[in-house]
Amino acid sequence: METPDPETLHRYLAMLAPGTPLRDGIERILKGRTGALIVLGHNRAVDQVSTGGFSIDVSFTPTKLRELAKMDGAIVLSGEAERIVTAGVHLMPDASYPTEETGTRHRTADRVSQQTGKPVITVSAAMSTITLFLRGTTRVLERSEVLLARANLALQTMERYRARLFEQTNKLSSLEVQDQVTVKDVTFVAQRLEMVRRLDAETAAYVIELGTLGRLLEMQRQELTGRLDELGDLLELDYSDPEHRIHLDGLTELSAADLLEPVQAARALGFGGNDHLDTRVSTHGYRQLAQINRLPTSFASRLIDHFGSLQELFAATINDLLAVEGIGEQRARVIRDGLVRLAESAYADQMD
Ligand SMILES: Nc1ncnc2c1ncn2[C@@H]1O[C@H](COP(=O)(O)OP(=O)(O)OP(=O)(O)O)[C@@H](O)[C@H]1O
Repeated sequence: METPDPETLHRYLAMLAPGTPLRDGIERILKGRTGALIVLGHNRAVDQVSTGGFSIDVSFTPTKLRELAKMDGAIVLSGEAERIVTAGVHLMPDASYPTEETGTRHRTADRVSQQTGKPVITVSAAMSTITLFLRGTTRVLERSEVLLARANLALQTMERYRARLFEQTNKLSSLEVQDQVTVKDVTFVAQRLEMVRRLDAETAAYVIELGTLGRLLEMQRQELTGRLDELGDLLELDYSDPEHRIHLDGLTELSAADLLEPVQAARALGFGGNDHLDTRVSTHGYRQLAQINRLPTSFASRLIDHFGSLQELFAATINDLLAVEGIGEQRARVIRDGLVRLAESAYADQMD
C-alpha cells in the first residue's frame, strides 16, 4: 500500500481545518461529548466493508453531521464532504490489516482507510480527540491554541534566521567586491537559506492546518519569504559554470545535523570533493547587479557575458559600458553609479 504523499495529507488537513463546515460539525460532536466514525469518500471498496445502516444522500451541514453522530455506527460522506451518503453503518474491514490502535472505533478506522484508500476520521468520545487515518498514516489533530503557539514560535525563529541570512549575504557581497570569496562563504549563505526554507515549510503546514485562524500568520509568512527564491536563484547563477553547476536543492536531502556541517553542505551544493572550504571562488555578479535599480535582468546577463566577471565590471568605464549591445548613455550612467554605490556600501559594511 502506498503511503500518502504530503500534498494529499495537506489536502485533507485543509478540509478539516478550523472554519470549514466539516470541522464545524466535528467540533459540535466534541462539545456534545459523543464520538464519531466518518469515512470521507464513497466507492466500491467502501460499499464492500459496509453493512446495515441507511442511505440518506442529503447535502452536508454541520448540524446534520452532529445529529447523525448520536446514532451508533459510521457516517459515510462524499469525497469533498458536500453530501452525507449513509449513516448508522457497521464497518467490517479485513482484520488482516495491521493496526496498533486500541478501541474498536479507532481500529476500524485505521483498517478501513488502509483497505479502501479513503481517509477516515474518528472523534473519540473518551479522549475528546480528532484523528485522521489515511492509508496507514495516523494524525491526531492538535487543538487550535496549541497549533497557533507552535506556528508563532516557528515564525519567530524564521524571522531571526532570516535576519542572520541577510547579515551573511551582506558579508558575502563585501567579499565579492574585494574578490575574496571562498567556498565556505557561499556555503554559509546557502545553509542559512535552507534553514529559513525549512522553517517556512513548517509554518506553511501550520497555516494549512489552522484554516481561517491561520490567515494573519500566512500574511506574516509571505512577508518574510518574499525575496528568498530570488536570492537562491541568483546565488546559483553567481557560482555556477557550464561545467560546474551549483544546486541549492542539493541541501534539501540533508538531515538537520548534516546541514550544519559546512563540508557536507558544500559537497551537497555541488562544490565537489576537491573544493576545499578555503578555495577561492568568484561571483559572476548576478546578485550584485540585481541591486541596481531599474536594470532589467536581460541587461545584467548581457553585461556579465560581455565583461566576464564582477571585477571587470567594476573596472569598466562609461565608454566600456557603451560598447555593450543595447546600452545607451543614460543606462550606462545608471549602471556605473549603481556599481560605485555597491562598492562603497561593501567597504562601509566592512568598516562597521
Ligand atoms: N466497526 C464499526 N463500525 C461502525 N461503528 C463502529 C465500529 N466500531 C466502533 N464503532 C462505533 O464506535 C463506538 C465506540 O466504540 P469503542 O468505545 O469500542 O471505540 P473507541 O475506539 O474506544 O472509541 P472512543 O475513544 O470514542 O471511546 C461504537 O459505539 C460505535 O458507534
